[in-house]
Amino acid sequence: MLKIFKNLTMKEALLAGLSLVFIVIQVWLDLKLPDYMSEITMLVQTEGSQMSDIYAAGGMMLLCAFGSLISAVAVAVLASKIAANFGAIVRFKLFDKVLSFSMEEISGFSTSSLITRSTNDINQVQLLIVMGLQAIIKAPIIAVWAMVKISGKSWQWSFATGVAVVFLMLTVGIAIFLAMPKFKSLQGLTDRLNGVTRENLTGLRVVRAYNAENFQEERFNTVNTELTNTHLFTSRVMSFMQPSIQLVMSGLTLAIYWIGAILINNAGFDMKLTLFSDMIVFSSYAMQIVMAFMMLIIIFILVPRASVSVQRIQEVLETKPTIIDGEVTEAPNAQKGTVEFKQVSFKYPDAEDYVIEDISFTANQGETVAFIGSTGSGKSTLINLIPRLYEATSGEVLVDGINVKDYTQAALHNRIGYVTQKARLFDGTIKSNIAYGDNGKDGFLESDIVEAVYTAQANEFVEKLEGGYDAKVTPGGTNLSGGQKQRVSIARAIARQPEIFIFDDSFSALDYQTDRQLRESLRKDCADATKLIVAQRIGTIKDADRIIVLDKGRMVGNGTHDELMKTSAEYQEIAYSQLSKEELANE
Ligand SMILES: Nc1ncnc2c1ncn2[C@@H]1O[C@H](COP(=O)(O)OP(=O)(O)OP(=O)(O)O)[C@@H](O)[C@H]1O
Repeated sequence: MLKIFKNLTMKEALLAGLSLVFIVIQVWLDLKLPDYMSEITMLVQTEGSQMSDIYAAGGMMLLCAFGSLISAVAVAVLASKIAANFGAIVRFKLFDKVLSFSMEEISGFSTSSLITRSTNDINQVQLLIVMGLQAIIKAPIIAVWAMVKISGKSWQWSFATGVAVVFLMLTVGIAIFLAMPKFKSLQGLTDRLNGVTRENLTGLRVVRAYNAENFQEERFNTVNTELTNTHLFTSRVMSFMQPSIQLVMSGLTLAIYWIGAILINNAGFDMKLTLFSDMIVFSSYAMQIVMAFMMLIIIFILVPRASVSVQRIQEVLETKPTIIDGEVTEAPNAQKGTVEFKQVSFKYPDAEDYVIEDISFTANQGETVAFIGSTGSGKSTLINLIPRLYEATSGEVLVDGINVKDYTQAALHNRIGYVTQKARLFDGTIKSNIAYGDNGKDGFLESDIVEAVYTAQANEFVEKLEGGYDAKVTPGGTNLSGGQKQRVSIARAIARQPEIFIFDDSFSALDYQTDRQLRESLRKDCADATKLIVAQRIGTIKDADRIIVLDKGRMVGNGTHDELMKTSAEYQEIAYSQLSKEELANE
């Protein structure tokens, strides 16, 4: 729990020190009040006392109360500042950590859980800081100070206060015992609720098209009801606390006055006034002690939830990324643009079976190597090993003759122009989406962007958009068609001027003609770059220098189109199933 507070900087530590000073001032002023009360009581009962003395003591009480108010405000402001800064620091660290994760860690946590951990969980800890800084420090100071002040007075009063405190602690103990397990499940349920909401929103079109609103509602309702019931349970348990505390406070006041009445009744005349004054003072201090315990109760309510959140945040911060940076940034020129797989096998984390097995091939500079096979045969998995989105389970993946594990990730990614299966665009403009990220050079020239757009055959629509290259792209590229998004993401890869292109079924949303034109312009404009193309259409890969046929993760064919048409039954099967489509497209 405390580990997370190591994220606080020196500045926050100083602010916390300053708030400690204000807390001590506030407690001192609060505990000064009963002294003045006692003084006024004495003055009222003493014959010949002056009204001005009572005013003076009353004025001091007002000053103390005002000073206490100012200190309380200062502590609240400082605590909020510390909490806000803490939130910002931890949120950034989480974001940074998640960026270093491979797909393995991301799917291990799940996207929705990572979002909850970066938002809701941090809020819980922030809340603890805001409330806790005041209560955790203030409560023990008040309790101890007030106890010192009342020590030496009647033991009967002290006993009554002790009983009240034990009763309070028992109540709190039972409440925490009942609520703690539920507090733990609250964050997990929030994850699930976020997960269902996210899935529903991202798949809204399908939900609508399939009249699946009721189904989605039911799924949402199940999690929502569970979350609501858990909240209700914890609130019900906690709702007993306030009246219990009130009961203890009233009971204690009653007990003090009752005991006081008996003590005063039994005392000699000269002691009656002192006892009366003691009783007034004692009851104020006793209330301070009960208040201190009440503050601790707030902490007891906040700590369990926050500690669950801290655990969840720490889990992310302490996860060691499976993909560790190597040191190589430069590779020998002789093997520039080569990609080599040496007996590579891979299975997904926690999966039993290999998804690709014993794959070996080499793609040389400028060559086009294509991958084809039935769906689920492992094509995407195979090419994902090149930019190290996953790590090969066995065997070696070499880029420019060097194992991908030995490169710094930045150096490796600067060699690669990777176009994902599902085009991903970001909130911004066409230009910002193309000149995206760090290309390891001196940024992007305007001409690089324009050339990339032309090579990707995207000029045809980009130049017609309102604003052209500066046209707005909504988050996820939702204001562009599938084919337009694909071409912008291809232009993004081209603008990097990489040694190696990886196209993961990136031409699937293009019509046959655009597909052909794009391949031709790539061949012309990016002649030196090696192109690895995953495709479903024979037409897209027919002219490749080499085609690798995958079946259930194994390489069952390796050669040119003409060679494979003679030697590979699997390739022939795919080719014949598409031939008529190809012919239609060529017409
Ligand atoms: N993140 C993952 N975790 C576990 N298994 C996965 C994961 N991604 C893919 N798989 C499994 O790995 C196998 C190969 O998937 P892959 O996406 O590489 O196939 P593909 O040949 O590219 O298919 P397609 O042509 O349909 O895109 C599939 O059986 C799939 O179920």
